[in-house]
Amino acid sequence: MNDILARILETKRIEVSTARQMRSEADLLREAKSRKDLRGFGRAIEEKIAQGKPGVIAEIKKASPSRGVIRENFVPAEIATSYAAHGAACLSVLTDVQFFQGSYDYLRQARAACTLPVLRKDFIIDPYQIVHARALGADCILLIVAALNPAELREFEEVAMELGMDVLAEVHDRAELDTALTLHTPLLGVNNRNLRNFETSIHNTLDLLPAIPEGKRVVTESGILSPADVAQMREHKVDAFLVGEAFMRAPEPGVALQELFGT
Ligand SMILES: O=C(O)c1ccccc1NCC(=O)[C@H](O)[C@H](O)COP(=O)(O)O
Repeated sequence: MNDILARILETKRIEVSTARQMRSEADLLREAKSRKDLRGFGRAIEEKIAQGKPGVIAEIKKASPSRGVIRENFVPAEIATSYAAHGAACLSVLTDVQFFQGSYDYLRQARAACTLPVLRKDFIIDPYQIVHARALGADCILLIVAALNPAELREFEEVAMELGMDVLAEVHDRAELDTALTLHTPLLGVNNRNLRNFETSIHNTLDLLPAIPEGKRVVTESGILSPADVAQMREHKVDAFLVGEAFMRAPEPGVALQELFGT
């Protein structure tokens, strides 16, 4: 297994095993349960859409495996404030250090700077990370279907929901979609990027749409770069978006959000 996703997952196993030695899951769980500050991630998206607006999950990421460093002037609190002022529904903050130059502190700083709900954007392979996500303040976690087996997906979803968090289940193809549809979460991310070879096409979302039942909130992820991309999605009743690069390359990320979505 030498594709990037496989390499990231191998790194995560080492990371989690090291973290467990530093701090027990039981201890983290006490901290996670003591927090009474959930912000309602899915609810924030639905509220925007009910107002006829797009539900935008605005991402805070410094770098990525496919693009290298995307933003040199990287101040998460400023970016979060800018997103909040220009119509974002939620934030997505990369916490992976090795491949995305993310940080736990970035999540804390971004969340403290605004009132938006926050997704911990990372590669979850162990319940320890879910408990840690809530202890950090996250309101939602990402479960990448390609990274987990069906039993793990169900178990991890339950762990998150017991802590009151929302779950964004991410798929890229039809087989993954069928697995994701066995979960309870209404939030279904369709990643337009193939995480194994980086190929990105927004048609991936459009191709999978006919197989997605009513009741799921489709979030189109990756490669949304122009108002034409947004219009195409909205014509097909895709009203929730996860966008990173298009905002991270702009001097003022919130202004870029407003320009992309006309909010
Ligand atoms: O972005 C990558 O290079 C990448 C590589 C391997 C796994 C995940 C990766 N990205 C995570 C994402 O899915 C995106 O950060 C997110 O959907 C936003 O995409 P974009 O708007 O294209 O920055």
